[in-house]
Amino acid sequence: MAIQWFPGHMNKARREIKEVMPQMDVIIEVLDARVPYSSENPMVAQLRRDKPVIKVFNKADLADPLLTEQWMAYLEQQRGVKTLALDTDKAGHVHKISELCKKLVPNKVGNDKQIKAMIMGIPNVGKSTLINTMAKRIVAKTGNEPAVTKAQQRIKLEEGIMLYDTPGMLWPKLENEHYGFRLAAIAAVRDTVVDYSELGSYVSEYLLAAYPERLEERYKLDELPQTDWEFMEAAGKKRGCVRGGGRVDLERFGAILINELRDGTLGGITLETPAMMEVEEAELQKKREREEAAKQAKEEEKANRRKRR
Ligand SMILES: Nc1nc2c(ncn2[C@@H]2O[C@H](COP(=O)(O)OP(=O)(O)OP(=O)(O)O)[C@@H](O)[C@H]2O)c(=O)[nH]1
Repeated sequence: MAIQWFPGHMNKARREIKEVMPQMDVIIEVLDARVPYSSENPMVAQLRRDKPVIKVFNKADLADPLLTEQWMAYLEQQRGVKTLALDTDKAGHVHKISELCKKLVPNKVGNDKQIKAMIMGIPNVGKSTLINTMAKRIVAKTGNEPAVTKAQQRIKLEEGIMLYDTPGMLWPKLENEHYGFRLAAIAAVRDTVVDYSELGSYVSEYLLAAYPERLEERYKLDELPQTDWEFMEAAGKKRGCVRGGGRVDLERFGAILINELRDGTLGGITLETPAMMEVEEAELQKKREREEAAKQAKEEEKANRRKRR
């Protein structure tokens, strides 16, 4: 599933972040715990360089706790990366972010000193909710539609920390169609572009392999079908998503499945694992190399033609 993002907006955000980044002491990157890899912004790693980053696993209440632990350990192997799992509705948890900031930049703690922390995250990961909880007041608009955050803000926290909201809007990973499907599954892209039968089948395939017992239990199936489409047919029938002629309305069942995934009815689910990510990254790397080789061959061909003339 392709996600659209305007190159002009991306360049503007990159420029603005590049400009303010040198003044920052620490980066707080908010991720969605259900897709900790797909919900990263690819530019954060490039622009932060050696600056410490706290990767916040937000919406951890909707994720699989075992995989959250696995992901946190995996990401902490990277230089300068610390992780925290949060359910931002619990104000107590949020305090841990400030404590970690102070630990990471101890030279900026005490007296009149102040830690400058930039908070970053793709739309709808819960950035505004987090900012409001940290500030203990409403400073950012929240909502379950992506792209509510618009203007940049600076928020003074009690704990000697100045929080900077990201200028501009950050895009998610766009290079691989898997990222698109997973981001759509957690509603990080606008609902209007979603084909629920296609998305439902993508998610079913993963759930059949990773959480078969949850599907069996939720959709009351005596025997779990082998393939995604067979599962959608069987579960759709059980749910009464049947059209004239007895045909299952896959779009309707797809929407039911995705909504039950999104609101936690299916239990804590994480849609990607570090092992999956390594395979996908290796595939992407090969694709990039193929594209680069094709580009070079084209340029050589062009140069040869010029020489021959
Ligand atoms: N279950 C759960 N929902 C959360 C959590 N944090 C935020 N949400 C919900 O996620 C939705 C998006 O939250 P926002 O804070 O508006 O997200 P944002 O990243 O600021 O979004 P933009 O303004 O689009 O950048 C809202 O419906 C929140 O109530 C959490 O920890 N758990």
